[in-house]
Amino acid sequence: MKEQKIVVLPGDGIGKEVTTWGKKVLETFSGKNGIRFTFDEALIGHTAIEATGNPLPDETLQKLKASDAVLFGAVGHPKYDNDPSLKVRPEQGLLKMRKELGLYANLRPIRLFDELIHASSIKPEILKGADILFFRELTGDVYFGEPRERRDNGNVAVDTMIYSKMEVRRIAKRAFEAARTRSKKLTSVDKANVLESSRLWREVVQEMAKDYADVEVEHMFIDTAAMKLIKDPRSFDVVLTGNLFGDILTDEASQIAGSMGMLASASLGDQTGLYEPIHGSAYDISGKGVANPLASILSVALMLDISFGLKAESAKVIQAVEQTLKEGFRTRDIADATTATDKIVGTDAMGEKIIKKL
Ligand SMILES: NC(=O)c1ccc[n+]([C@@H]2O[C@H](COP(=O)([O-])OP(=O)(O)OC[C@H]3O[C@@H](n4cnc5c(N)ncnc54)[C@H](O)[C@@H]3O)[C@@H](O)[C@H]2O)c1
Ligand SMILES: CC(C)[C@H](C(=O)O)[C@@H](O)C(=O)O
Ligand SMILES: [Mg+2]
Repeated sequence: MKEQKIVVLPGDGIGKEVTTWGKKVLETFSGKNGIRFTFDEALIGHTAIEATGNPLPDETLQKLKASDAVLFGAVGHPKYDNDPSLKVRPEQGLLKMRKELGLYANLRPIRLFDELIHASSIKPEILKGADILFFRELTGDVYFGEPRERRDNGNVAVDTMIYSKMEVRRIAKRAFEAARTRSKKLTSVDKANVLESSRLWREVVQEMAKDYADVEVEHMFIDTAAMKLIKDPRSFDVVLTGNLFGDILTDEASQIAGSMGMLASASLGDQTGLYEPIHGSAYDISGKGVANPLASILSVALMLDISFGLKAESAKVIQAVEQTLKEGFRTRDIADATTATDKIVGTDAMGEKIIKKL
């Protein structure tokens, strides 16, 4: 039996509540198909700052580097959101983790379950059949560019938007390869009409397109993409974009799937894979038992498939989600106000419905 080490990082707020269910899903598959999962938990974010003063303690980093996969919840706390002057911040833990583990490719599938077509604020006839796979670059861009500093006695602030050809090439390669297995259409999103780093981005994608003659490549400006995503979501299939644009566009795209609570992601590089919902710590609902655990559960479906090659098990998780939604069970965020048949459940009841079907 092959042992696979999973590090679980619940983090802050609803991160803890939803990760419990992601982990339980993994446990149901442990010991089957020749793979046994072992679990280790570690600190990150506000919780880690409170315990150690560091948002990503060395002990956590060492465990992550030795892991086969990571199940992450979320970080963030209103204390820091409300006080921009604080120097040590939960999000630094997440960013450092992505950088240290070399997780440059963030895959964010936008899967609209038919049952949730009315949960979205977009008209059903615009939405039906929407299915998008985002490739968000995750370790470059203005998130990491230097210099980043205050100048002029703190009166001026600088961040640096920067990309190298190598960084664009490696994420673009993954997106092109994925496009080949899907509808052979790739939309690369940038702001090349203004930004030098975007012109480099476009240049690299154009060069690479010659090697992928079977893939139709479209270049789109970020502002247009933000508009078209809502106007005509079905016109997108694989979307390739940078760190900042990808962050914003995928929160927008979560509304195609009905809720932030539905969006899973995989962050990949050359070492371990990290799986997490795209949402944050959501302190507005934390501790109330109402958070949607499906993004964490669907992140585990990605883990089973991508990190462990357990395709049938991954499909089983997705089917369990689909079936539970068909039965009418909804957490608050995906409930349809116009339908009396929705059965509103909390985090744990939703999690249990899924586990029973595995
Ligand atoms: N990957 C991460 O760890 C991550 C991602 C985004 C934001 N954050 C952090 O989280 C904190 C809160 O940020 P925010 O409020 O802007 O974004 P958020 O994603 O935490 O919440 C946005 C909205 O979506 C709702 N929501 C999110 N996840 C949900 C779920 N599973 N079920 C039901 N509803 C859900 C929330 O209630 C809220 O109304 C901030 O400190 C931010 O920095 C962390
Ligand atoms: C919390 C924050 C640093 C993070 C990001 O901007 O990447 C989050 O919004 C995400 O989408 O994972
Ligand atoms: Mg985000």
